[in-house]
Amino acid sequence: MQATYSPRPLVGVIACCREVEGHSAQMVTDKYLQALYRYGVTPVILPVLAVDMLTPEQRAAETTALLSRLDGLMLTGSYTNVSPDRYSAERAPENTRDDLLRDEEALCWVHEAVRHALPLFGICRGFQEMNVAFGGTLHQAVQTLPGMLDHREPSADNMAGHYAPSHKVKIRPGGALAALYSGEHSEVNSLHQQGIDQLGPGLDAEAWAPDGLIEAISVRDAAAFALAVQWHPEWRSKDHPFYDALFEGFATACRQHRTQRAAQLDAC
Ligand SMILES: N[C@@H](CCC(=O)NCCCC(=O)O)C(=O)O
Repeated sequence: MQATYSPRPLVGVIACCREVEGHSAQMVTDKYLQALYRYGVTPVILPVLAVDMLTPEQRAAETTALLSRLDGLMLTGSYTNVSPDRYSAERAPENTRDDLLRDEEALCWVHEAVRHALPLFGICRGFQEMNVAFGGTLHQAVQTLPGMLDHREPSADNMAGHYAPSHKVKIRPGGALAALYSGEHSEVNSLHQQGIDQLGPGLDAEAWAPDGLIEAISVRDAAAFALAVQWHPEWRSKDHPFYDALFEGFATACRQHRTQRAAQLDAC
């Protein structure tokens, strides 16, 4: 009996602009790609391109055409920060690394993904991008604020140490995160110095750190999975039930989207 072939969902993963051996490059660190593949979806790296040559209308059309070929979108972490210009703030001295092309694309893709009910998963910088896209603002150096924890990665001589559990988060009962994971709290890793100041209108807070910093958000009334977290669930996700539940939820949403997309293609 011939096996029925069900193509794996395609998930776009935003790239970061970096310099590699003197050349400008666009990259995604491997742990995001491998994590997605482990959950049964195929990642495709999405470069952030020279968008200034397009009119806003052309950009919206290009974005719609791009996202219509996908079953999910992941906005990854990055050592760079969303430009404070994007939320009308003065630059803090600790804020030294930008990726303006990524800002331009990510903030547009967030709205288009939500508008087209494309499953959307933001991680760390991606979490911050979703908040700014919805009109929210960021603290640029949380560790300098009175009463706040230092959320930067713990000093360690290996990556496992940097990505080790760092603090608890409290999960909002009855929220989108609680729908994926039954625990009221969980330990998470922490590798960031920026964080949400004002939550964007239309977003719900889904988890908090012990100092009150928002650590997870969802898009209220989203027609598909639209969650973002400040920590890194892609790090050894199968070893952490909370991280695992997040990726399972996202992958399930991408599979559902793939099925709907296939049905639409068959109907053409
Ligand atoms: N630059 C922002 C976001 C921090 C972040 O995404 N860190 C992870 C970088 C490496 C990785 O992708 O795991 C901030 O400092 O808040």
